Amino acid sequence: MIDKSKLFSTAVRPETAVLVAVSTQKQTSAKTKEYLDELAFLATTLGVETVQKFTQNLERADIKTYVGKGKLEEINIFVTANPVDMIIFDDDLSPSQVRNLEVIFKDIKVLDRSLLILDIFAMRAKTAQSKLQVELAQYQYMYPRLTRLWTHLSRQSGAGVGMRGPGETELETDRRIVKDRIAFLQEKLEKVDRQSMTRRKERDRLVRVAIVGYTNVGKSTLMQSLSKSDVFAENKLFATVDSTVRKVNMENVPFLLTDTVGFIRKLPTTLIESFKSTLDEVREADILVHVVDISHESFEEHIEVVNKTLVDIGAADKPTILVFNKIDVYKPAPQADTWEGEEEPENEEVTPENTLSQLKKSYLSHKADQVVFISAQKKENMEELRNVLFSLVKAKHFAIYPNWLDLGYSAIQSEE
Ligand SMILES: Nc1nc2c(ncn2[C@@H]2O[C@H](COP(=O)(O)OP(=O)(O)OP(=O)(O)O)[C@@H](O)[C@H]2O)c(=O)[nH]1
Ligand SMILES: [Mg+2]
Repeated sequence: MIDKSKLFSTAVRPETAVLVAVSTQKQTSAKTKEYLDELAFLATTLGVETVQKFTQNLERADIKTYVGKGKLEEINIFVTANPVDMIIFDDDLSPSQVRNLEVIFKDIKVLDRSLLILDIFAMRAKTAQSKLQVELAQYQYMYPRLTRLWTHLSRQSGAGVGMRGPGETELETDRRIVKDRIAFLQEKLEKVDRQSMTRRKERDRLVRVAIVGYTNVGKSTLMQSLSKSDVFAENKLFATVDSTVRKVNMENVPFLLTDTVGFIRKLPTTLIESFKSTLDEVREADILVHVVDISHESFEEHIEVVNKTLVDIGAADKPTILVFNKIDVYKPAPQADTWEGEEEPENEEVTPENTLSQLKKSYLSHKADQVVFISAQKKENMEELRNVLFSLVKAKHFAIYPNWLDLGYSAIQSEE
């Protein structure tokens, strides 16, 4: 039989979006610009092209319509004159904001950051567990917004961004059925969670190391290099949604290494809720490897977001190695020569050869007890990371197995 969907798919033009954000007293316009870049990147990950960005300075977002009247008018003129499929708002919209905006923008989809992230997760989820987790999060997100979203969705023909949600049949039903669905999914997920908990318990009591960090910082690339496995890495946000566990041997001491889902600003709370069990891998880890993309202009904020998320899921206060990755593409910020405690002469040029030594002398090396600068991709300074990681793993391992025979290198070499 001919697969009709294939016949159509090539002709479809990429969906287009305009992005909207507000700058407030809490959020400077520089930050807003950055958030919008990130939002555009999220859209790109879904194949959606950003054609225009709108921002407005407000004391705080408008309760009724997120931005003010004048800005709405401006956006409306633009989307009427240009082919625009959706308007994406950088913050979560309340049910009533969605309602009001949909009245104003009629045939254009109204989305927010959470819905976009949920969509990406839906696209990436591979295991039964993560699929259930995402579906549950989608329903929970949708539930309070249901009345409008409903008519909105039933008007849509076919799928598209923001539509990757639960199938149409469910959408034709009423709130109560959605509520039942949520209960059903919760129950099913509990069962799956129990199974995976048993599985985790059955694993040998090996030292567990979890790689955590903001999305797209290079966690999977590092995992690959540390475990020599083939883990999916891509320059897209949330390439990894399911966690991957590998058993690694370093000098005859085995441990488990987990690659996890990345964190991001404004991660939908329903997602964190639903992903609790996936995040158990992080919570139950003995050691964390916190990866940071040092080449990203907001890496300091990324560190804070990750630390805060770790606190939220109850995984703070573990021995942690702070790994600054991507030093191969690192360019010091203009104010870099005001680094505290810098011992270098002021105008020394930063070259690939001295980046590492400069970074080691910078304030960044005091950001945590254990700090290592690497390039996971170019395999720069991996030896130091291995050593630091191994000494932590070893200490933990011998605390669990005081009688473990340390056979040293010989055993490993004969294995290879
Ligand atoms: N230049 C450079 N690029 C890197 C380095 N490490 C990773 N990358 C690139 O950064 C992008 C993201 O890498 P991933 O390993 O998928 O990042 P991740 O943290 O697993 O991302 P998510 O799973 O999406 O959260 C990919 O394009 C990698 O090739 C590095 O050391 N240097
Ligand atoms: Mg990944």
